[in-house]
Amino acid sequence: MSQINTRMLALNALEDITTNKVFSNKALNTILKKHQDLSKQDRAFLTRLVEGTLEHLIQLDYIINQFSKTKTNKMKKQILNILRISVYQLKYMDSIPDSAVCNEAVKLAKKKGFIKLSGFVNGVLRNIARSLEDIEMPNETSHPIRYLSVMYSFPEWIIQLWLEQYNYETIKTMCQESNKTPKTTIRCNKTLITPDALKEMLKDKNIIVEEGQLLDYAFNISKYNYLQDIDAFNKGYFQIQDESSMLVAEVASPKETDKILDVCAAPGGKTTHLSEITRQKALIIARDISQEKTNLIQENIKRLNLENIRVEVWDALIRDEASIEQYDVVIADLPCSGLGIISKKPDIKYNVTHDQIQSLVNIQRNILTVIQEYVKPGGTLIYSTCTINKEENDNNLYWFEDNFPYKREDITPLVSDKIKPYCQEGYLQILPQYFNTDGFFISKLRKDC
Ligand SMILES: C[S@@+](CC[C@H](N)C(=O)[O-])C[C@H]1O[C@@H](n2cnc3c(N)ncnc32)[C@H](O)[C@@H]1O
Repeated sequence: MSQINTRMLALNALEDITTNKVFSNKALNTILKKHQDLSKQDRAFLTRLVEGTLEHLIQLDYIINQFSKTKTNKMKKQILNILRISVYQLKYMDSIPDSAVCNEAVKLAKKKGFIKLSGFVNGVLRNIARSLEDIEMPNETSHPIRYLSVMYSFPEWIIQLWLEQYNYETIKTMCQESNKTPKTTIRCNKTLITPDALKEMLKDKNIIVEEGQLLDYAFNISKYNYLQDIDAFNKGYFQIQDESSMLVAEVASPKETDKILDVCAAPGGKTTHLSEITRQKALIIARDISQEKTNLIQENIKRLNLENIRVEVWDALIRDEASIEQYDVVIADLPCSGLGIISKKPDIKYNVTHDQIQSLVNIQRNILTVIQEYVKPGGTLIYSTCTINKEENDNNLYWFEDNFPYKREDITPLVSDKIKPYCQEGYLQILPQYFNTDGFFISKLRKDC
């Protein structure tokens, strides 16, 4: 496969993401699945080109606007995306000669039917290539919000929202961290294999394996082809899961005799972890809103060879009479804005709106109102999200405490020394920069007896 085709595939993926609002991981996976003949190198190039362009979209548009009389908001979408992937290569992919980037962009424009605009594409890109080092970015002191927005490609409203919640330096580091290439973290399924044996098995297949930051059964893996090509994956020896997300089951610390309900469980990361932690002794009910979603849980349960989980389609907003005060532990890992996982899903930062966040807060509160009834007196409720937005996290926790008969539980004894400094009373907010993981919020509440 030649580079021009790989770039064309990248362009198609970007169009799907930016115009048709397909999730970036879905758009990329669809293309990669369709083109299984791509070499490992081409796949890596395609993936980086799409993800990198997305990570830096606002900055790339800012640069293009300095050199084009037609501003990006007036450009034909396909031409704009050709310019974006090309400026990304000029600025961030040092190994590709500038002339190759410009030539390939011209070919792309022609292939897409824009023969007349290919000269425009060529002119803009050659000007950018010549002046890249001299482009003036917004001034950090006089325009700090604009500066962060352009430097790290975050919409200004998100920076503004965070400034109400965190200090400037924290936000700056968070933005930097969110733009880093994400790691693939795995959780060893200790019911089937020891972490050491898994590590050796993966290394034998020339996969690079690094120890996790927080848990001795977590590893970061790289230099593998497809996940489905890894024998250890097919045998259920590990599950892909970020380490901060693994802390949910650690903080829940269920007993083997517990009855556990996971109300928003798909694709089953935490459900299956809870099953492993309780050595398949606890009774676990895993629910999600649709059959399509619960099928994902089933797939993981089957692959990981776990037997103590019952899966049900159930809308968490609907009160289930039969579940009232039935569970020792209820896990509410609720839908959220996802601002903690931007390094994995960069499109989130462009697609989420403040109105959506407000309606998510309402959904989170409505679900919590229903499912808190399912906890037995003296039992525990875990509320978690993969966001770093306090409206959905701390504020929801305070609201919950004010309205329901629960008290926050000290989680410090349940986490390692590294994490303890970040524990507040009854909750933990992990920012991406703390441990190079996703941003995650985990709280633990005990129901009054
Ligand atoms: C953050 S994800 C859960 C991730 C999961 N706990 C894991 O560890 O793999 C949120 C889930 O909530 C589900 N969801 C959203 N609204 C729901 C509802 N009203 N009832 C049940 N599930 C819902 C979504 O389908 C999604 O799978």
